[in-house]
Order: sequence, then structure tokens, then C-alpha cells
Amino acid sequence: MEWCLKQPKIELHAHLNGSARDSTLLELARGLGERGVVDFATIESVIRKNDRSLVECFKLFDLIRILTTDHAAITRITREVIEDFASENVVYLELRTTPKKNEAIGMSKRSYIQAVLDGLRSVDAVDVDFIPSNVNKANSKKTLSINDNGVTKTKIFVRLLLSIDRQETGEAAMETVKLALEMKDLGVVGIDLSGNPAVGEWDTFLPALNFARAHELPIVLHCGELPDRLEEVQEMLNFYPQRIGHAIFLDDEQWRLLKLSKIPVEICLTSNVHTGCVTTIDDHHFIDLYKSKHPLLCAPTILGCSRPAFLANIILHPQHSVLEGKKCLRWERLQLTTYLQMKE
Ligand SMILES: CNc1ncnc2c1ncn2[C@@H]1O[C@H](COP(=O)(O)O)[C@@H](O)[C@H]1O
Repeated sequence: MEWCLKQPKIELHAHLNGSARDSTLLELARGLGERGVVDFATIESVIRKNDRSLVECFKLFDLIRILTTDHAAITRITREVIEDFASENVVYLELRTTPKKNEAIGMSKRSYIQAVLDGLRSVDAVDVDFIPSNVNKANSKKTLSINDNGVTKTKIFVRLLLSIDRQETGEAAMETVKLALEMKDLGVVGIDLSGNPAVGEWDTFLPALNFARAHELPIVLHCGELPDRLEEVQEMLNFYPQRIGHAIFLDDEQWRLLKLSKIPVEICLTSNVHTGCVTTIDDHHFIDLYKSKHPLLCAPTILGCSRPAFLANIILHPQHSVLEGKKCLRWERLQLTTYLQMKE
């Protein structure tokens, strides 16, 4: 575990509010409980539960949404999430989050993302680089890499993906894509489609996704999280996104197509096992993808990371490397090889 933590890692599939500290969520819930907005005891039992089915996960996300949709909470959670990833030696983090509106408190999708950016700027423990290198970094407040004691700070590169939630309308999805395009100079590098897989139709999001593509914004799709969505899986594969998340429930022909396509797959083993989508790691589809040398963006959880789900996925395939992270690539290969050898 110590060794795992020490290795430099690249995390490409982290949902901001899915990575919030339990302690922070409980504190926010307690505050809202005292003001009579929520029932603290109910929220506490949901947050403290460890293994959650996919359905329970989305119940939790609905609760988290109530707890976190204000600017100060979003800024705080962003700062803490960056600190947590950096403390586990993640050197490049792609953080995805769904821009939210809350008219009652004057929150727009833009101000939500501004609150995230404030969170990135407010990190003090490590040096956060979130402005792409082709943009004038004078605009960024965070250029120091030496702390007050003259010690060089650890650096973490952070980029943002804006998520479209499957509960949203086509217009809301389009608004998110336009916001992402406007914020390219502030470290937004792509669009994600996520949210409860039992909700929403592919056609609703297609115009926004096509618009993103027309403007060269990379797209990541959560795909195949439920067994009964094969038609949608087919449409997603036909769309040919830059990356696919999970890819659990595909039929044989779709599986063949996926492997042929070489679309990189983001996999989080613990998430899949905890949510019950995959029975055991031994039955996990990553083994087949790995053996066929498919580009995998894979979680380090096979060696037993302590955090439950939604954590650290590491890029495996060199051609998709986003920075000079060769050490990370080598480590990930080593880790997968170790796992497979242990099994044998
Ligand atoms: C288990 N697998 C998953 N499948 C699909 N969507 C997921 C997810 N895990 C998380 N999210 C999406 O990320 C949101 C939380 O972060 P943000 O509020 O965006 O920062 C959830 O509400 C859900 O929409």
C-alpha cells in the first residue's frame, strides 16, 4: 500500500462530487440539518454505508447534490479533492464535474465552474497547474512552487471535463458544451456524459455532443453500465468517442467492435465490484481487454487501494499519454503484470 501511494499516478476518471471527503459531506449535512433543510440522521446513514449498489450510488449522488450546490461548498470540495489526490501522489488529474444551476442562491452553470476554479486557485499545500501551456499563465494566480519555508512544493497538473448529466434536457446539455468551449483557456479539456444510466435518452444529448465534436472538444461517454441498454451502447460505439467509461454490459458483437475500435476504456475495478456490476475482479472484463492489448485507463485498486470507488484510474497506453508521464505508464504496466502473475 505504501509503495502504491508513492508511485506517481495519472487519474483520468474522477467525479468531483464523487470524490468529496465523507467528513466534509457529514459536516455540510450537519449544518443543513441544524437549519432544518435535511434530516441529518438519514443522510449520515447513507454516507457512512460502504458497499453501495448502482441504484444506491445514485441515491447518494442526489443527496450530495443537495449538500454541495452552493459556491462555497464547491470551492471547498475542489480544494480538498486536489489535496487528497496530490497526497496520494497523483501528478496529473482530470477532474470531471456537472455544472449545476441553483437559482435560489444565484448559481448558474458558469458560476458553478467559477467556484471550482476558485477551489483550484485556493489550494496551498501543493502547486496546482491548471492553465494549459499554450495560454498566458500570467492570468493564473498559482505560479509559485516554493512554500514559505523555501521548500519546493509538489506539483499537480489538473484539467477539467464538464459533465452532462443524463437527467438534463438537450438545451442544458448544449449550455454545458458552450461553457466548456468558452473555458478552454481555463483548463477545460473535454465533455463527459454521465449520471444515472437508467435515466435519459441518447438522442437528447446527441446535438450537444455533435456540437462539441464540431468544435474539437474531446468526448468521454459512460457506456454500458446497465445490462438492458444494448441499443444505446451501439449508438455510443457508432459515435466513436475519444474515450469510454466502464463498458461493462456489451453483447459479443459490440465487444468485438469495441476491441476493433481501440477506443480507450476507463475502468475502475473497485467501483464496478462495489456497485455489483461485476461480481469479482477475477470476472472483470479488463482482463480480456488487457490480453488483447486494448488501450485501458485502469484503476490502481487491484493492489488494494483503501478508498472505495471512483478513485484513481491510471492511463495504460503510451499513445494516450497526456504529459511526460512515462514513469506512470511503466508503473501501471508493472502493476497489471504483477496482478496477472499473482493470479497465475
Ligand atoms: C458509478 N458510476 C457512475 N456512472 C455514471 N455517472 C456517475 C458515476 N459516478 C458518478 N457519476 C456522476 O457524477 C456525479 C457526481 O459528480 P459531479 O456532481 O458531477 O461533480 C453524479 O451525480 C453522477 O452524475
